[in-house]
Amino acid sequence: MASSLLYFSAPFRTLPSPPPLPEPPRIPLYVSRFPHPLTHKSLAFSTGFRAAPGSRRFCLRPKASMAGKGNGKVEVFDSEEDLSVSLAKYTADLADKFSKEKGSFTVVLSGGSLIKSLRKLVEPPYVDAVDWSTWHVFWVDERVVPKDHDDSNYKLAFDGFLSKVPILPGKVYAINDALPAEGAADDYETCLKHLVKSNVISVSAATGFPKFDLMLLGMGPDGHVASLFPGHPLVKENEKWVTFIKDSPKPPPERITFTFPVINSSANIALVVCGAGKAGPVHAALGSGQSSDLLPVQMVSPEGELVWFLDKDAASKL
Ligand SMILES: O=C(O)[C@H](O)[C@@H](O)[C@H](O)[C@H](O)COP(=O)(O)O
Repeated sequence: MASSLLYFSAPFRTLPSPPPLPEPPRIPLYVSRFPHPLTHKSLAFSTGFRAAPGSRRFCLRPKASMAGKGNGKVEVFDSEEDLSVSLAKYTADLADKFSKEKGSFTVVLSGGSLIKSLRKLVEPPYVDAVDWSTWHVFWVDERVVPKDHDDSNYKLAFDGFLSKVPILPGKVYAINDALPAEGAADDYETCLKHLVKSNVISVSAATGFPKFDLMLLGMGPDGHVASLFPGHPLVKENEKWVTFIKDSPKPPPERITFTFPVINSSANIALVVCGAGKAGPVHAALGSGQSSDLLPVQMVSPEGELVWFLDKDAASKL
């Protein structure tokens, strides 16, 4: 397992007692409902997708009877800037909740634009208010490249996030970049199994798969999440925790990735999606149409809570 742990020189400092997290600005919420495509329930928007003039976001929720597995909450923001403010508060609040409940917070990162959207978390007030000592950081997928390569999700996260906060170095679980794809996937799964045994990672009572406190997922314009691509057999993997791909349609071709059983055992998932180029798969997942061929993003259905963070361009087809 040791080979899976990456030690980096993040500045560590003793934190003063954190001030209470700030309340977000009061924003009018427009509440509606949506079905998850896996539930095949009828679409019933109660208020439509109209935001009040001047409001920065609106929110769609499933009605109480539809709440639970397969449903989620959708928040739409006027801009990626507004989205990043809300994403920081959401992440900090969950970190606070889990840290108080069990003394640790297990969070899973993606690559891509997600890291940029986390930028408010490394700014005041969160950078000082969050208790970073409880954080354990994982990757939902990683490219099989050296950690200092420009394609590395570890490097992306280190440069944009991890190097700016005092997360304990031994709690950042990067892949072993000395191994080929298959070995790196096995090694990462072994690392997760050790952390489950030592009670760092919880286990889903329902599935027996690891249950992370929070997964922060991006989505590609083709509807992929993690490195699980439309039409690829890996989307059906239901035994392994971590697997590998050597023919990723998004470069680089060699990657390792969490499987859907692990993703869907999560206590919380945030799907963070920006840009008009992603409006199609967002519509496929949240709009009224039904299709027999589900995109990977439509297969995201956690045991716990799912929250979509969309900018208005990504939500433009809803
Ligand atoms: O390593 C990766 O490629 C990612 O983890 C991948 O799943 C990413 O999250 C999406 O492709 C969205 O990326 P963008 O937000 O940059 O479009």
